[in-house]
Amino acid sequence: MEVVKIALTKGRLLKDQIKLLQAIGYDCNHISPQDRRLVQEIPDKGLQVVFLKAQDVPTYVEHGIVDMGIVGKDVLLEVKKKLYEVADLRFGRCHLAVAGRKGGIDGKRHLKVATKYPNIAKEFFAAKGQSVEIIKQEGSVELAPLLGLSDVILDIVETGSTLRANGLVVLEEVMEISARLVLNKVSYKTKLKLRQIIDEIDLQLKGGC
Ligand SMILES: Nc1ncnc2c1ncn2[C@@H]1O[C@H](COP(=O)(O)OP(=O)(O)OP(=O)(O)O)[C@@H](O)[C@H]1O
Ligand SMILES: O=P(O)(O)OC[C@H]1O[C@H](OP(=O)(O)OP(=O)(O)O)[C@H](O)[C@@H]1O
Repeated sequence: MEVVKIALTKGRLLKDQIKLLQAIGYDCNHISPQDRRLVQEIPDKGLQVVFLKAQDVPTYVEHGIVDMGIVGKDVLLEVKKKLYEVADLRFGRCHLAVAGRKGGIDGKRHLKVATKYPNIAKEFFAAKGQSVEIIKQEGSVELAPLLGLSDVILDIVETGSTLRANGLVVLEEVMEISARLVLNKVSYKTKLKLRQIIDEIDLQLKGGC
């Protein structure tokens, strides 16, 4: 049986990814990121699953270590790998936005920007002709303007509650984000089963999943 490997993003997207695989007929009851085996198999279906941190998914797909993956559009834009993005899976919806204190950047010609997304931030502000210093963060990004490390942040906003809780507001929307299905370019051309899975996912999405 032809085997297809798929990389799933650990964390908040995982539940919806598993739900999607279940919906297209893959029994995921026995797979779990808590199981320390790094490659797990869906019985009788020729699908192997690996669980990765979001930023590593595009790397594994580009190198063909896995045939396909599911990852947020934010990560794809940040890491820019050579792969095919074939479907918007419509879950993991959120925004990338610039946020800061209300009125906090009035009159400032140069901005300090704290972000987990330095490449996206660089491109976004360069396109506006805005002079910036990018300060790379690994988390708790909202702290930066609060404590004076930066003037603004460029970060994910979902419900807006983290911004509100820290006295920050959205100053500018950057883009809408959702989870995407990505493919290795060679696998796409050579693995029939991969195309069957894409068709099943397409059908599922069209059915209003
Ligand atoms: N509120 C949110 N915060 C962050 N990411 C979100 C949110 N809502 C949806 N997403 C999407 O979920 C993806 C994966 O989220 P994950 O749980 O891995 O968050 P993370 O904070 O990047 O991970 P980690 O905590 O491991 O650094 C993001 O890349 C993004 O596309
Ligand atoms: O608009 P909200 O619904 O509040 O969601 C947005 C928050 O969630 C994410 O942080 P995460 O929980 O991943 O924490 P971290 O950045 O500190 O890892 C993101 O970086 C924002 O801080």
